[in-house]
Amino acid sequence: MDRMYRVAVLGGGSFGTVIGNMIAENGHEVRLWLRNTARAAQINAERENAEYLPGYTLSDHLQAYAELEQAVENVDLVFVAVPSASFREVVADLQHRVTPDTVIISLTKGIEACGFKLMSQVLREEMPGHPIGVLSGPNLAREIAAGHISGSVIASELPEVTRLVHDLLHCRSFLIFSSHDMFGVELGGALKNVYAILAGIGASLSFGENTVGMLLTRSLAEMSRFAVHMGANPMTFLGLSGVGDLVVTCSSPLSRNYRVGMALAEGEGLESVLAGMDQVAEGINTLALLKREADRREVEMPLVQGLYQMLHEKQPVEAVFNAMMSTEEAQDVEFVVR
Ligand SMILES: NC(=O)C1=CN([C@@H]2O[C@H](COP(=O)(O)OP(=O)(O)OC[C@H]3O[C@@H](n4cnc5c(N)ncnc54)[C@H](O)[C@@H]3O)[C@@H](O)[C@H]2O)C=CC1
Ligand SMILES: O=C(CO)COP(=O)(O)O
Repeated sequence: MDRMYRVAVLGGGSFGTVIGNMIAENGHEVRLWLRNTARAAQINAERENAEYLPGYTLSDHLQAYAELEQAVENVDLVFVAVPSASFREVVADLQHRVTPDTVIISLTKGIEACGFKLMSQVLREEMPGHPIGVLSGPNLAREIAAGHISGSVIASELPEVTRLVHDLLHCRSFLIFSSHDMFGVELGGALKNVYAILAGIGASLSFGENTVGMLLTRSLAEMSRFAVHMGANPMTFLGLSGVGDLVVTCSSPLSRNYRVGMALAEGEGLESVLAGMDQVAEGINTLALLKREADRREVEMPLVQGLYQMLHEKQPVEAVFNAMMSTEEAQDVEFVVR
């Protein structure tokens, strides 16, 4: 790419940092915005975000800022990487600080509590008229930082947005694919977090690989069934941002959601798990919203119902998990998308 772009990344956690740095390593000017002034200064001095990605050296093209005003001044694109619970508050503050042609990309994999909205819907409401997109895929931040070959999907209704984000991020270790199905890509990224909690529970209970294979298949069918009810294209769930992300998040202790599941199966209560977390596990909030929405739409989601019983109704984890995995009458519907 000949032109150097100015890019702001909002949210100095693990994912914002690694995505910002990938863009910076491609030669663009990146401003990473975080709220803590001392941490911003430390990142700039040490070229490392020691709190979230220790040992990962940051490009000289990336600078951290604690003032939003400075971070977004004259930028061409803004990537938003804050938890879904803070997303609207952050973009609402952004609206009057950037020009209407500034491209806004969501990296957040979650759902807004009020109205079951995806982040692209929040962007449409808070940043009307802006070109928008979402980036989602099997993207454990630490693995990208370690240089493991990874892929992600940039989805937007605007081909110029997918092309631009592809060119900003694509490199030999981080392959960027395009999609026009923003809703499906985003929904897959949010829903898989719930099933990662279940997979973590299964791992902690030492389930065999046969069980894991069945759990993943049922998870994919259940997610897709819900997606159809939401008007999404279930075929998107067979791609990198759907099954690809489901597989990685349901297999790796690097996933926070998976680790939440492991802790729950080891007997820790939800309150204690939440109190001990210094990073977001979106699946916990998404579960409650998904259960409510599935009930409202009358979508069969036995895995979501079972996990809800474990987390919110204090039902015994192992007993519910066993019952959920071996209920015969459920099998007729489990693998069917309709
Ligand atoms: N870490 C990963 O491997 C991936 C994460 N994601 C998604 O990206 C989003 C962010 O994830 P991470 O960076 O991993 O989370 P994180 O927990 O590491 O960092 C979130 C950052 O946002 C900041 N933040 C929270 N509320 C804020 C507010 N109101 N204003 C400004 N900053 C605020 C926190 O202080 C923290 O620095 C999540 O939705 C996650 O699901 C997506 C792909 C991969
Ligand atoms: O989305 C992710 C991997 O694609 C990260 O998952 P966790 O939020 O569970 O760490």
